[in-house]
Amino acid sequence: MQAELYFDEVDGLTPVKYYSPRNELEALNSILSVIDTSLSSSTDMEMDILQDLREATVDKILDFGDKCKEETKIVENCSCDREKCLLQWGENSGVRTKLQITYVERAGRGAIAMEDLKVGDIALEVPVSIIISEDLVHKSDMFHILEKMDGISSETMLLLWSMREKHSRNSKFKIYFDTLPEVFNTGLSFGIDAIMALDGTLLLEEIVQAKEHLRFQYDLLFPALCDDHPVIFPPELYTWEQFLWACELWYSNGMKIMFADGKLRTCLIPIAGFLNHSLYPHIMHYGKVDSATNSLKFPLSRPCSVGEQCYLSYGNFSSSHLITFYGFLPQGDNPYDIIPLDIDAAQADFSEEGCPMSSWTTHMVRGTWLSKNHEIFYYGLPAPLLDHLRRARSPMPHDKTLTQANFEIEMEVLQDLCSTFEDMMESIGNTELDDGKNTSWDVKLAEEFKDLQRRIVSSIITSYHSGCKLVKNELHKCTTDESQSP
Ligand SMILES: C[S@@+](CC[C@H](N)C(=O)[O-])C[C@H]1O[C@@H](n2cnc3c(N)ncnc32)[C@H](O)[C@@H]1O
Repeated sequence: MQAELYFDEVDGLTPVKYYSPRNELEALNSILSVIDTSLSSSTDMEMDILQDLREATVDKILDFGDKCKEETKIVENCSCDREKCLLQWGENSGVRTKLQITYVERAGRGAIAMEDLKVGDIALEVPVSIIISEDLVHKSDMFHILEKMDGISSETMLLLWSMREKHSRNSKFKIYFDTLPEVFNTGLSFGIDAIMALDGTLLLEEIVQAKEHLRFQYDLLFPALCDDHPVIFPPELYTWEQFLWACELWYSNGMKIMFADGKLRTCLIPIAGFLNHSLYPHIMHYGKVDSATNSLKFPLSRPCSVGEQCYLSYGNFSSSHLITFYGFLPQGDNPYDIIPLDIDAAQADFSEEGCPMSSWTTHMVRGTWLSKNHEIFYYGLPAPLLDHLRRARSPMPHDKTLTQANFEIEMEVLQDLCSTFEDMMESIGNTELDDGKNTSWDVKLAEEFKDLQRRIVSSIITSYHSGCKLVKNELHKCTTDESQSP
């Protein structure tokens, strides 16, 4: 939300298109739900108008979907026996689905629509009875030990529960655990080469810090728990490697769900866990248990044709977050890919008494291709950042008028930005991938991320060059006007 406001281009020159595909879909679905509510209490005449409005809104949603169709390549000849078994088990417990599970290129398993699905159709319904949540820990023999531990969260308890349950032959969830990957391949499992390849990017720090944090958590719990309760916490099931596997499971498959009692719980949801993420999702609203049916429903916010992969939105995540905790880079322009900029504001922000208000302010940039306004004074760059740099040069409010003084400030602001981003580009470096075939999954992902960073920084440098041209032209006009004036 903060980023959405930051990049909002209300400049009066170009109409704002939309901030993100997800927001656009969200807005159209909100309109649809207001229309549906109004339809239930409308007169005949109002009903005709509302029906027309409804059709127009659904058409807009269809148009949106047509523009962002993602081609899913199904991987043939892969056995989905375990997945089918899980589906059967789910259906016996009350699951209802219009999705089929197959292997898809680049993402492991995915969920494919078995029929044409419309806006509002329920693609999947999972009864609460097969959702894995903290209730299961409460009923288990480990709870009386864990509840006495100071500050341990429900999430950590569940993580420890799942580490043991995964190996239990009598588990109610055995069929579910059998479908989980042996390895998760998220950023948390990056090897040293991939970490080194990330040199010069913030993702390196993000992964290293996340891993250090987890190691710290592990060391707080082990080997103490195994030493004190070896039957309940068998040491061979509670190694660091298994702990990391469980963390990756919960980070990449856990969903936050609001239950009928109003409590938010992190859960594992069999079958729903096969849904992949997209920046153009079909399903966005799935976070609340329907108390009438005591089930979790996954309704469509845009249509999904038969044979098409049905996508979920995991949330408004940056690519660095998706790599660290999920292990993939989404396709398409991710509006949440932001590079933060810490700018020393000591000389820029002065209060009325002339004292610095704060010494640092965080600004951000993203690929300038996402911006609609590349005119003079905008350059495809975020307005708060430009205004901040202008204020550092002149405390007077910048009125964006075509004056020589303003153009001179613009040149300085642009040059400042250019040197920042040229330095950034240099530290990202220019490593080239070899043929790709011998490159491991993690180095490949690290290089793809670096490439994305390069594209963002390079778009800013390009915007700088075009910006400079615009300003120089205007300055030139000013000086020739002056020399021609009597
Ligand atoms: C909730 S699971 C989805 C099912 C998963 N594909 C599987 O086979 O178990 C989340 C994981 O799916 C993969 N994934 C999800 N969306 C993806 C996407 N758009 N592209 C590539 N991989 C994706 C990532 O490995 C992620 O950690």
